[in-house]
Amino acid sequence: MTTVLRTEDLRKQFGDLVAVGGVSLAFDDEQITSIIGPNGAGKTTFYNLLTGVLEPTGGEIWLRRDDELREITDAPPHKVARSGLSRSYQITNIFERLTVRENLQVARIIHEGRTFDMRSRPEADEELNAAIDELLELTNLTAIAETPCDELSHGEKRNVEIALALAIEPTVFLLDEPTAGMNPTETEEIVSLIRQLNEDIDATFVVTEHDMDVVTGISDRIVVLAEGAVLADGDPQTVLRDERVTEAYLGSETV
Ligand SMILES: Nc1ncnc2c1ncn2[C@@H]1O[C@H](COP(=O)(O)OP(=O)(O)OP(=O)(O)O)[C@@H](O)[C@H]1O
Repeated sequence: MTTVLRTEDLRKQFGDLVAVGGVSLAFDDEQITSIIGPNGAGKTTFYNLLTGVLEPTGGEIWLRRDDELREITDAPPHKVARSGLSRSYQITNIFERLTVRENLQVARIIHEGRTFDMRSRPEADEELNAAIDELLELTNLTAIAETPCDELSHGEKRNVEIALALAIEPTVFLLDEPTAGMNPTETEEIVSLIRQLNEDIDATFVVTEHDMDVVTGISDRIVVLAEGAVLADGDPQTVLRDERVTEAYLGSETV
């Protein structure tokens, strides 16, 4: 297996508060890793460090690109994304009045470093359309490609967000609470989509998720953060049976 993302003693303090206190983790290609932990464990801060939204207080972040691990520790978010680390946000990140296809055209054109201009008739660009058709297919959006996004359900919008994150052809795909706000049917659909994507595309998935059924359903590996440090790391069965993990959750939620 090849390491595609690595953190080395990654740290973030807010004043005296240590939110992430020296996290060293390596993520291998094509695996799905869930990062879990009680409230305030440092999951969001860790994600924000990885994506360049926050500057670390110390430590390093390395991402594989062109067959080499390259340091991205101080890179701003757009550079991190361009280097191949993509994030799908909990909060909708979609142009509501554009269709699904148009949203993907915008994302793809910007990713390719071109200026987006509707007058340039993106629909006539065969290469672009082929890439978008593939993305639509991968994310089960072909049937609603021409629907304006403000007419979509919450679950369909989550699929569009995932398609938008995939438009940059990521090496590592971070999914932030993918089932937040979803009903049970939508949750089941997104879980099978994540599993399917993991088979179909050559990407590594890192997921934060509160729903433990989802976590156990999709993860090859679980990392538990508590008080900004790695408390447990391994296959789902071993980690979820670990007493320290159960204890860390006591008083906040149940594993
Ligand atoms: N911008 C900030 N300024 C000060 N403290 C912060 C800031 N962001 C996070 N923190 C603190 O850092 C710690 C870790 O927070 P973080 O949001 O990363 O945890 P989390 O695991 O994502 O929690 P949750 O599951 O509740 O979202 C918490 O104590 C939080 O209050």
